[in-house]
Amino acid sequence: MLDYHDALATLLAGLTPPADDETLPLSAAANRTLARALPARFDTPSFDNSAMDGYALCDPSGTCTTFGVTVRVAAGDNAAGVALQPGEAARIFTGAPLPAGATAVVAQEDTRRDGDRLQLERPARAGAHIRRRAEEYAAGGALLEAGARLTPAAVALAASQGYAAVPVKPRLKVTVFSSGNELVEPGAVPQPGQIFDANRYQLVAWLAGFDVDVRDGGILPDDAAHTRAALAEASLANDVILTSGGVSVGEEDHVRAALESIGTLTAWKLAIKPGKPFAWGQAGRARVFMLPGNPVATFVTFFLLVVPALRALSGQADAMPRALPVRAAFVKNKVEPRREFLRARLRAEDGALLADLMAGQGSAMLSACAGADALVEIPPATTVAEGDLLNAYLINGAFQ
Ligand SMILES: Nc1nc2c(c(=O)[nH]1)N[C@H]1C(S)=C(S)[C@@H](COP(=O)(O)OP(=O)(O)OC[C@H]3O[C@@H](n4cnc5c(N)ncnc54)[C@H](O)[C@@H]3O)O[C@H]1N2
Ligand code: MOO
Repeated sequence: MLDYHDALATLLAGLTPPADDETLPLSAAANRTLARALPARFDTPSFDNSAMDGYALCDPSGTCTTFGVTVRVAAGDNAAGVALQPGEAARIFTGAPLPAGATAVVAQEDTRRDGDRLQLERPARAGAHIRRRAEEYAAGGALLEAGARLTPAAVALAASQGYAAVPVKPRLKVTVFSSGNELVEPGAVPQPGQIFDANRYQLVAWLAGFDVDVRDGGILPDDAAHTRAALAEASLANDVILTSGGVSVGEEDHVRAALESIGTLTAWKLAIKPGKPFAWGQAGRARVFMLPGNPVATFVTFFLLVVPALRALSGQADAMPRALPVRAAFVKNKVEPRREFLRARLRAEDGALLADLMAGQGSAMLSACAGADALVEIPPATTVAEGDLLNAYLINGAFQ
């Protein structure tokens, strides 16, 4: 069985995003991935300007406390012809261009004004409250790298440099199936032995957090021919196919065999708990990820393997999950040969994050998963003592 970290590295190394990049208006590009680097077009700030509502002063000696107010400059004004002589001040506002000769800005609440006379308590520090041209970055440098996700801050950064349209990677098409005769839709009345399909709803909900086109493929019955036909059809028009269930070793587990008959099974079985039967491969143009049916195994493998894969297929440069160091607030004496990802709640105490295990760690026990802040990673064959340092992966939007 593959170790999780090796499996993830192998999986990501085999993924390349679809090639049909497009150019979108910036207003429609949120959450997409930049296909090419955007250079900085302008110095930023592009001109010296005031960081405060107040007064720009000309005080080359740094000793003056009384000024004559000679001019007014507001944000949006052109200050090209405006200059201050020693002892002169300009009424100025945040973001307004600095007049030539200005040596400092004082906030209006630190001044007294009497007609055109301006009085300060003490001389202003040279350069105070002035935002200098190019103090943040200069034209020509890298603004955003290829592979950057267009987060709200990245969109603002592109807009601040005048980009009205941006080159982005294509939006992935993803179809989601469940597999199993026991499954019925929420809203239906389950017959004896039947359960509600939780995983397809879980996966569609996961995908709502990505900028992808999602198609609901429904529930596949435990039937080899039907499963094969459904996967073959989906492989024609999708970049990604997700299935859950039917990937283990039982006679009614048809999904893996179906993939082998229409495409390639690349890997099957990881040394992780939960999630052991996870498998992936390819059919036509579609990457196929087969998640185990136990709903918490679906959750864990989606988070640890499919999320990075979707990021990589979207062209994102930083596909790997990022862990935080936490201290165990629990003891675990039973060793497990597989790498475990336990559901935990985190609390901050004395400058550290402490992890408490949720009650109900079974891979069918969704309630603990829904209430958790993190997956805590226990390396194979390892016991845990209170205070041990462990990796935690934040889930469910915890600490946001
Ligand atoms: N003999 C063995 N049996 C099992 C093994 C094994 O190694 N040897 N592995 C176990 C592990 S670990 C897991 S995880 C499960 C995964 O099996 P499958 O992916 O084939 O999933 P199913 O057998 O179809 O279902 C497992 C479990 O999950 C329920 N399920 C399935 N789909 C859904 C859904 N969409 N919504 C809610 N619940 C679902 C299903 O009813 C079963 O209870 O296999 C173990 N067995
Ligand atoms: O690995 Mo299975 O996912 O324990 O339940």
